[in-house]
Amino acid sequence: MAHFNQNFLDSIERDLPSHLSMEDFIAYSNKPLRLSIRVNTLKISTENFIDLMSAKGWSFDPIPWCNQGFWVTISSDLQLGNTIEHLQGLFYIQEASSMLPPTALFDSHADNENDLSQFAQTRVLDMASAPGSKTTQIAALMNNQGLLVANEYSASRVKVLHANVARMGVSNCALTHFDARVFGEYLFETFDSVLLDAPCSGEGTIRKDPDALKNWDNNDNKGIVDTQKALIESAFLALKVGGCLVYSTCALSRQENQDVCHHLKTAFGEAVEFAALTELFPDADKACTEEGFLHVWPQIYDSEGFFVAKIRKVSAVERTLPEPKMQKNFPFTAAKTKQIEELTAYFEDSFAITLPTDAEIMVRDLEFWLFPKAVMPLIGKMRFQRIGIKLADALKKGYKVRHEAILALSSPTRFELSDEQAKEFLMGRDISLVEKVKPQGEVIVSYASNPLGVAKHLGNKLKNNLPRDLVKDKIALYQ
Ligand SMILES: C[S@@+](CC[C@H](N)C(=O)[O-])C[C@H]1O[C@@H](n2cnc3c(N)ncnc32)[C@H](O)[C@@H]1O
Repeated sequence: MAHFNQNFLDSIERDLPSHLSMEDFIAYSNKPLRLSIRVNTLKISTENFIDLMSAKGWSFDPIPWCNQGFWVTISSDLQLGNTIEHLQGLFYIQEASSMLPPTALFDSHADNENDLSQFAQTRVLDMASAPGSKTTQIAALMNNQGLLVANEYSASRVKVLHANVARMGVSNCALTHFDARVFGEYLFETFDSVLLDAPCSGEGTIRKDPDALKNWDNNDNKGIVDTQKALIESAFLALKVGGCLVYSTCALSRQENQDVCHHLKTAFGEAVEFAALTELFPDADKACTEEGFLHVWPQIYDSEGFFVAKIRKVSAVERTLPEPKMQKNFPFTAAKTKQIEELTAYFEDSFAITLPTDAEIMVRDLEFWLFPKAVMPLIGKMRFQRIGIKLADALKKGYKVRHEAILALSSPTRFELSDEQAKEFLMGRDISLVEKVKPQGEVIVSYASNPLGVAKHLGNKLKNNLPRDLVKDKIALYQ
């Protein structure tokens, strides 16, 4: 049962549109949330995923605003996060309303969904990214093309963000770790699209956390609102003319939502245009404010509360601070032709993986990395935590492939494991082979034809090469 206090209820009553009732708001806030997931199309098509999981007792109900999103009913009490399919990155457990902002950001591209290279030159900024539900959704919408800069202020949450980006096979991402107020200054008018999924008071999440509003006090929000206003200004400055910004929160009050967008309009005047989201999906108008923002109250679509505004930058604005000096000492250099040839041959011969030619192979000491091309002009303008994916380490003789490369780059060859073998592999154990055969060296091991990682085939067993930090104590198996 959700715990509300009277201050909170009074504030909702003030902001709730007249066609919605307080009774429904309270009733839906007390109802458990429907379980929803998003299929990761970087790894599997939606149709194949539905086939795969229907056979395991799942049923699917499409989410109207996300082609890859589904409410699911599951005929077992398995912990979804411990299933092999989750660890393989085939899906992300994501609340339905949280899928709205990326859909709004890319709605003008929806008609060209099959043009897989339409984002090759596109730069997108996700200013407040962790744990990465929207970052990984955006990367999938971009089909790993172009550049996605994913920023997170909290150091511990950057780690979670990176784990999710790697699990989902994202390769077009550069991670940064800043207070996102800096983007307008460091990367002025650089991005075609910006998502600001802002830190907020989280009132919309009451259905997940009944205690979220126990001690709610309107006055506590002042600091958050100041941060939101500073961040939206920074987002707008970092946006190219003609580009769009999506501002979203899981807060319900006007102050953290509409007022923040109006603040931007006051600050930048005619350069700011609110883009109506009335047509984003059938019935979107039920949640639209007079400005065309989506204000999703829990009872409208039986979801968490959410707010989404789309804002277009229609003309140039003055930059507020001078361009910072370029930073030196970037530790990577471009790989030489011979190095590229050798590494390319290693990936081809060992794993039948063709390294993408629309990315840069970079070297740092003995490490080989694959950087998205679109990041190159930004090098030196700000510090990056991690760019693209690490491909391999050079050894005295040959290379050692990295797990994240195997998860991000597709290969037609694999060593298929059974349910029990896949479980053993993810628990970090070696796998004995019944028949002794000729050793095959490094092999990609897979489950249901989707890669799990790399093992060394020694003839009578598979030696486990799963990175230690990915080893699990528990794996949930469907019987
Ligand atoms: C609503 S959560 C983001 C959720 C994320 N977009 C997702 O979909 O998984 C807001 C995030 O903003 C981060 N944050 C807080 N203050 C920030 C700041 N000044 N700059 C950048 N990020 C900030 C928080 O640590 C938190 O991870």
